[in-house]
Amino acid sequence: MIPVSEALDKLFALVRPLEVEEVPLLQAAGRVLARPVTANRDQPPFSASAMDGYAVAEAAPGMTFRVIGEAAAGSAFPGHVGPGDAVRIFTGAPVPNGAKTVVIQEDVDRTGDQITITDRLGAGTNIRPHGGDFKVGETIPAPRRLGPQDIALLAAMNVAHVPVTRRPRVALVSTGDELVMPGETPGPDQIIVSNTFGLHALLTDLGAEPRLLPIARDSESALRTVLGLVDDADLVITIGGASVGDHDLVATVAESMGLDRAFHKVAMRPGKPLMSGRLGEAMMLGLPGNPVSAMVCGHIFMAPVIRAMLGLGAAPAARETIKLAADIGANGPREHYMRARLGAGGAKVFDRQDSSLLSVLGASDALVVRPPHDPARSQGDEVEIVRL
Ligand SMILES: Nc1nc2c(c(=O)[nH]1)N[C@H]1C(S)=C(S)[C@@H](COP(=O)(O)OP(=O)(O)OC[C@H]3O[C@@H](n4cnc5c(N)ncnc54)[C@H](O)[C@@H]3O)O[C@H]1N2
Ligand code: MOO
Repeated sequence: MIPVSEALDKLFALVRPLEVEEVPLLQAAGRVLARPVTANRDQPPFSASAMDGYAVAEAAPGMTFRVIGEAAAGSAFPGHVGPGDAVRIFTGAPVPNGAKTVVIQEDVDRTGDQITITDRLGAGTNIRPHGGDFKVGETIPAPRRLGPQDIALLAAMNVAHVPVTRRPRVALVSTGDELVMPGETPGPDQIIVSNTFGLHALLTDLGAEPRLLPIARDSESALRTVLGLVDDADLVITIGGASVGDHDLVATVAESMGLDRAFHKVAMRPGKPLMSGRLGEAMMLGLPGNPVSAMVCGHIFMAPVIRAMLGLGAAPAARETIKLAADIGANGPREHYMRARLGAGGAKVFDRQDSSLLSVLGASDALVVRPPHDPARSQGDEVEIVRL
C-alpha cells in the first residue's frame, strides 16, 4: 500500500494533456480557457455618459443653457458644445466634444429649449472615461474555468470563439452481478447502481464528458467485452471488483488487456483497493465498489486527475483547517476521510463511518482528513477538511 500523496503523484504522471479547440462563446461556459485572450478594442470605445441628463462644458447651480441637440446610445451628437450650450444626453451615449460634465435631469429645470441648473447639483461628472473598463491588449489569463462573468467579459471584448481545452472523455464501467439500473426492478439479491451515477454527476460538474457503459457482469469475458467498448475515452473508470474476493476480476482482466499498472492499494479509508495505470491510449482508474469509497475516491483522486487533464495544474483536493465540534477517537494506520457536517461549532464527524452508508455521505458537506495514527482529538482541536 502506498500513501495518498504518492498515489496522486503517480496519477498525475499518467495524465496526458488534452488538445485545444475553439468553441462559440455560447458554449464556452464551464470550459477551461486554454490560452490568454486579448481585448482587441477599448471599452467603452468613447467617453460615455453614465446618466440621463444634459452634457455641458461647465456646471454650477443657477447656470442656464440652450439645448442644441441630442446624444443617445448608438447615435452621437456630431457638433461641439460651447459655453452656454447643452446637449440632451442619455446613458451610454458618447459625450460630445467640448462637454466636460453631465448634469442629471433631476438637477435641471427645463422650459422649451432652455435649462437651468437647480441648487441640488450632485458630485462627479457622470462620465465614464474612454477605455475605463479595459483597453486594447488587456488579457484574460489562462488557464481558468470560465464562469458567467468571464463570458460577459469575453463578449464585451468581441471574442466570438474561445480557445478551450477539450473535455476529457470518461467511460464509467460498473461491475457486478448484483447491479441493476435505477428505475429497473431488482431481483431479491440485487441492488441499484448508485455511485456510478454520483460519479457521473461529479464528472459533469468538473467539466468532463462522462459516458455510462453497460454494467459488466462478474465474468472475465463480460468485463473484457465491456472494456472493449471504451472507444476513444481519455479515462476509463471501473467501479467495484477491485478487492481480493473470487469475483473481483478488474485487475486480472485489465492486465490481460495490457494494463500497465502504476499501483494497486492505497493506505486510506475508505478507498483502499484503488488501482490505476495506462490501458492502451487511455488512463485507467479502478475504484472500489463500496458506494462511499467510490465517491470519496472520486473527490480525492478522480477530480484532481480531471483538473490536471484540463490543464488546471496537478494539485490535490483543496484543504482547509477547521475546529472540531465534538471529540473523536484515535485513527488507525490508514489516512481516514471521515464524513462530517460543518456548523457554527465546527466540523461534527458522524458516528457511523461504514463505507456503504450513502445516507451519511448525503448528509455530509465535508471530509475530515485524519493522518495515519492520529491520536484522539477533542472538541475545539483543529483538523483539516476537504469540502464536498
Ligand atoms: N477479505 C477482504 N475483503 C475486503 C477487503 C479486504 O481488504 N479484504 N477490502 C474491503 C474494502 S476496503 C472495500 S472498499 C471493498 C471493495 O471491494 P470491490 O472494489 O471489490 O467492490 P465489490 O466487491 O464489487 O463491491 C463492494 C460493495 O459495493 C457494491 N457496489 C459495487 N459497485 C456498485 C455500484 N456501481 N453502485 C452501488 N453499489 C455498488 C457491491 O454490491 C458491494 O456491496 O472490499 C472489501 N472487502
Ligand atoms: O477502503 Mo474500503 O473503501 O474501506 O470500504
